Amino acid sequence: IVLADNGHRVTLWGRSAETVDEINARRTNRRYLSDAVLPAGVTATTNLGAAVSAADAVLVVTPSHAVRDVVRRAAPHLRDGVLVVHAAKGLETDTLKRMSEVIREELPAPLGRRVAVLSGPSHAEEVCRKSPTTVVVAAEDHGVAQEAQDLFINAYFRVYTNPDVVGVELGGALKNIIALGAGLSDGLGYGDNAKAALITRGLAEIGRLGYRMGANPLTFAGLAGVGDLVVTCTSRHSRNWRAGYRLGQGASLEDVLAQMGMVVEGVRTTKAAYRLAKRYGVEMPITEQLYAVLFEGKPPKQAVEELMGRDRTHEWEWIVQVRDAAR
Ligand SMILES: NC(=O)c1ccc[n+]([C@@H]2O[C@H](COP(=O)([O-])OP(=O)(O)OC[C@H]3O[C@@H](n4cnc5c(N)ncnc54)[C@H](O)[C@@H]3O)[C@@H](O)[C@H]2O)c1
Ligand SMILES: O=P(O)(O)OC[C@H](O)CO
Repeated sequence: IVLADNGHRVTLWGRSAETVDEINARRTNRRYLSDAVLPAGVTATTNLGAAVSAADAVLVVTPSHAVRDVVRRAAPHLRDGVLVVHAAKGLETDTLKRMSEVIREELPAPLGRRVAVLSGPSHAEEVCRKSPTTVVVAAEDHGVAQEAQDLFINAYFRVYTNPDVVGVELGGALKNIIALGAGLSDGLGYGDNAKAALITRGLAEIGRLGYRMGANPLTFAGLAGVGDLVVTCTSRHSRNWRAGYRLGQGASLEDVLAQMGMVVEGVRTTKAAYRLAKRYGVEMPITEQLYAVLFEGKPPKQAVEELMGRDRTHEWEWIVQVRDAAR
């Protein structure tokens, strides 16, 4: 919708012939975005090659677990010099790679330099209503980030650039873990104090892991960090928050995922972040407790008690770590 509003011709690729027909005939996609009416500049096809072969830019927006497969299948059809922007907020569970790493591995080498990530607080339900939204695009090459900025920016969709691909991707992926935790806390009946604690201490552990993985800690104070963390932990639109809420009310993970019918990125990302924390020797207490709740059957209340009963520590411990390492 944003791209079509900016005067671009947009071709959506989808797997479901039924959804593609609905988009072309009625200009709606009721299953995924019930309130939206798609502009005339948007058409849909089930033919991936036809969707991408004439494109100047390709936006990769499948759930993260599908990104490698879809990019691999699209790659032979891409034009030289195409711009590839992704907006998937997750990590590859088997390899623990970020999405731009996965995409680069699947593209012909020269296109690897033309990959950008778009992230930030941007629930689709609000963007399609043209509610003011701010996001960030990151690419190693500033010119590439500016090209992506030019494509998307408009009066209701403000786009910043940032050279920190690692930080922007990790911020977008890791906030979903904390949003699951915030939903869980609400589902247990805890209040706003608990949620503020999760957001703040969640940001601390995102920053700690992110820094060890090469991110600029300042990125986590930006849209892809605290911005997306706040919106995902507090918005009823969030699938991660909603999944956590139902878990907190006693539903099983299996039932929650079956009923959601859309991706809950935080579940797989919890697994990936748990392993990354071990690999990098970083403390991530909220992620560790959520891992135990999701995959080891720990009762959510016990997880909260254990978080509250941790050894005393200094609030700025992670910032001190960053400062010392920079000296
Ligand atoms: N929904 C949002 O507001 C929003 C905002 C910013 C970023 N994101 C990110 O974008 C990504 C997609 O999110 P979404 O909300 O569109 O998810 P979704 O669950 O609504 O699914 C998006 C589409 O992906 C398709 N899909 C699912 N598995 C696939 C596969 N294996 N191969 C090909 N297609 C597949 C689905 O059929 C659907 O059409 C996620 O990483 C999410 O974090 C979402
Ligand atoms: O619905 P969620 O929880 O996947 O969040 C969607 C976006 O990431 C919000 O910026």
